[in-house]
Amino acid sequence: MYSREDSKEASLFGADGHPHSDDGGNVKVMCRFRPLNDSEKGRGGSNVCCEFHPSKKSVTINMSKRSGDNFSGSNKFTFDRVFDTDTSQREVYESAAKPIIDGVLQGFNGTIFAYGQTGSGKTFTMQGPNIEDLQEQGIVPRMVRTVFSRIDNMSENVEFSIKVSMAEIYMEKIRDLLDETKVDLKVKQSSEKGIYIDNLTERYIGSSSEVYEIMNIGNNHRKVASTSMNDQSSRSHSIFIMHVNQTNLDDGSSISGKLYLVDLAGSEKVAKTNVKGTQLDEAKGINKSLSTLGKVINALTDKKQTHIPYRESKLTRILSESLGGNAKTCLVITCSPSPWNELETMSTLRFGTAARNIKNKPKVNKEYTPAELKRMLNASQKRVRALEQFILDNNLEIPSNEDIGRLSSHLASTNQSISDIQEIPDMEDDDIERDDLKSTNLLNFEKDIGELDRTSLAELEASQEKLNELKETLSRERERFNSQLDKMNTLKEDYEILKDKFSALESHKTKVELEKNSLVFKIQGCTDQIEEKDEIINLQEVKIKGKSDEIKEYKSKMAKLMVTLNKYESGKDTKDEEKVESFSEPNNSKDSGENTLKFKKEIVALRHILGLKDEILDKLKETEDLTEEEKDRISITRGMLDEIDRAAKKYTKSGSKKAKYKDIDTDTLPLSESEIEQIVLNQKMIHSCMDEELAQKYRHGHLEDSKDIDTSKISQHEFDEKLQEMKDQFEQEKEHLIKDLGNRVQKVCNLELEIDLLRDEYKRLERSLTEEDFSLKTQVEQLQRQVDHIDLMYHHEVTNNNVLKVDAQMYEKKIQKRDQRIALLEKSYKKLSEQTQTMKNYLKNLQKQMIQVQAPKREAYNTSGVPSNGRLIKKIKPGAKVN
Ligand SMILES: Nc1ncnc2c1ncn2[C@@H]1O[C@H](COP(=O)(O)OP(=O)(O)OP(=O)(O)O)[C@@H](O)[C@H]1O
Repeated sequence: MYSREDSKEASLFGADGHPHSDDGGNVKVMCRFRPLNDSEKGRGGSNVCCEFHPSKKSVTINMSKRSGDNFSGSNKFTFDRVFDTDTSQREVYESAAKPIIDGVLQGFNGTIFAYGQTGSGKTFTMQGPNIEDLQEQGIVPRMVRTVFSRIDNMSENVEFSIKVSMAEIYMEKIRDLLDETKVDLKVKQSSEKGIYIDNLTERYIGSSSEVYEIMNIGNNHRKVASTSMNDQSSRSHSIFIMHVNQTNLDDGSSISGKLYLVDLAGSEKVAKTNVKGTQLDEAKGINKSLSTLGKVINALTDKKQTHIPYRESKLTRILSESLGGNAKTCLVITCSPSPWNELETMSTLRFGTAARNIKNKPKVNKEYTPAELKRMLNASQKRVRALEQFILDNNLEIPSNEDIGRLSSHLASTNQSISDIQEIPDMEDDDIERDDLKSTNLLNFEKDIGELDRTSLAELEASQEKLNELKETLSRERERFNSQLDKMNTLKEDYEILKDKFSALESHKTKVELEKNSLVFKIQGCTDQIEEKDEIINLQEVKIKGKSDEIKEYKSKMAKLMVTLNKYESGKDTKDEEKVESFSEPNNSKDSGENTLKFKKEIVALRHILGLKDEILDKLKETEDLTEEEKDRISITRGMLDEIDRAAKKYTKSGSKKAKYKDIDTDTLPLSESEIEQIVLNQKMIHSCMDEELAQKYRHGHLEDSKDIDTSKISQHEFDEKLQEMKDQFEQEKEHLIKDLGNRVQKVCNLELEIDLLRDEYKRLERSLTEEDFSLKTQVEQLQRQVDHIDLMYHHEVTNNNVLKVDAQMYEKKIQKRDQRIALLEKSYKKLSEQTQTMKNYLKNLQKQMIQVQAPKREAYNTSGVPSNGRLIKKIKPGAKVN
């Protein structure tokens, strides 16, 4: 079910199993110069006639004089590529053959043929000196490797089938190099196969090594043929044919490419072969193909020429699709650099220059799938309905049944003509006219198919294009969806990373906050402690200050007291003596008055001292509690004072008179006269009260001892004793007071020492506290800065997070939309796939039916004894090992 696609370069299969396009172009011509061989070196040394240009596209031939004026024109030749003598096999393959092989794998027909004089390196270029040596391999084995490596890299939904053939044209007879029995094969043409060698052995191959084996077989047969002519050079044209068919298992469509690799016979002039007689005739015969080839090329490049003489030779007939047809073609012209061969080289280069002008229109060979055929049918039906409607709408004349009958019979006869063509077993050269007639019929038939079918075809193509577009859109959408998904995933990953960072920052922030709080708490505690200590110190200072003042006051009072005591000490002895004298001479009133005054002064002084002491004691009591002992002493002192008072009173009663006071210098007295009188008055009052009390006590007999203390009855001796006792007590008291004062001074000194220590400690504390405070402050500042920074980052992250969230929402919406779109596309794709599947099933049924129909024929064929030529289809799936 092959058909030629004539109107358009169809889409092609890519590595993914989907078709892709190609641009086509002119016949490419490349020129290769081999190195000088030994015989050439022997003749002309290392001289060469060629000069290569750095562009690698031009070569100039420097002709020697002996060549005459035959080639007087420009000797510079430009080709698609010029390979100098050092060019490697790989480079030649990459430039000359690879693009053609690529084209074949894309569904184009391709041809590479080598043209040049004998021994110029055609076989070397096409096959190489050793087809299995990776370095020395020529175009054919390299091409085979490329094809199989491409298959390995193809998508698994493409199934390959590759078959190869080898033929030789010698003396205008086609020989099968894979089957020696086939010696004169015919060239045929059909709408399905195009131009082909009928009954040529085709071997399905599954690996490079299988191809090498086949090539070796073919080459051996060729050599035999060559040697049979007693001529070591190749006198035949060798043709290696490879068919590559690819089926897309997904949609059932297929493309096929046919590759011709032709190693032409030597192009040297017959005269130069030095053959005579029969061999000369043979040589002329052999050369016929090449001369026809030249004619064809000239005709193709001459715009005035309408007839192309393809049919004049087997070679040109076989290569008709490659020259000016639908194939991609590359001609490799091989030359010798030796001046000895310069004429042949010039001839070859001119041949190449002419061939370079041939324009081909490469087309893809495509097999329609059942689905495509169904669409074609539907489109045709649609078109018919539309035309019918158009006729009805415009009141046009609908063709009558007779017209339709005529057309049908015409179509039937045309079909018959086509069948006739196909049934002709082979085509002889003398049948050209018949062939032309049938071709005309075929053309007529094609015309009769008419506009309707062409439109259907166009619609079919449009449908195919639409399907392809849909597929492309779907794959594009998938890619976009995947890229969006990738983007989304990347965003999600970024978001997760940021989230992690964010939570890490949060926890760090909490930690820092906690640390900060604990530090603040610590600082607060320290500050409180400092404040407390400050307060204590202030209190201490106030206390110390108060105490210092008290001490000062106390000291001054003590000093005063000491002065008074000294005074008292110094005046006491005199007073005692005076006292004794006054008691011993009671009648001496003047002395007695003086003594009384002195004594009064002493009493006043004592009272003053005692008053001071009380004051001091009171003061001391204010600052701290008095001990029991001190209290006792104070009470004793007070008792003594009372007794002194009482004694003074007794003394005053016994001898003193108010008038006598007038002689005393009152300014020197510690008390004024009025004060003394008041005191005396008070004493009197006290005394009278006491007397009254004692009298009462005596009257009631309650207190017998009270008789003893009756002042009127107290003896001088008792008084002295009492006084002495008082003095002793006073001395004791004084000593005790001095001692107490000493203790207190010691205490004050200790306190002062303690204050100094406290001050030192305070200073030290202050110093240590300042350092600690400073370090704490620095820490707090650092922490604060960190917290600020973290705050900033936190806000930044929050903003980022929000932006990301918005982005994510946007992308999610987009993805949802895409999902919906993809779902729709997938739905339509699924529908299409289902339709394809249905059509596949339909096709299978058709094939089954065909097999059933053809079975009797095949049986008849097998029983006729004709071998099957090993045409077993060996399907190759990419990556699958083929046995
Ligand atoms: N590029 C090259 N580098 C090295 N040697 C070469 C090169 N081309 C050809 N030769 C050598 O030149 C000799 C002739 O080459 P080859 O057989 O390929 O010529 P040919 O054109 O095929 O001849 P014929 O038309 O008789 O078949 C061989 O020995 C080959 O190894």
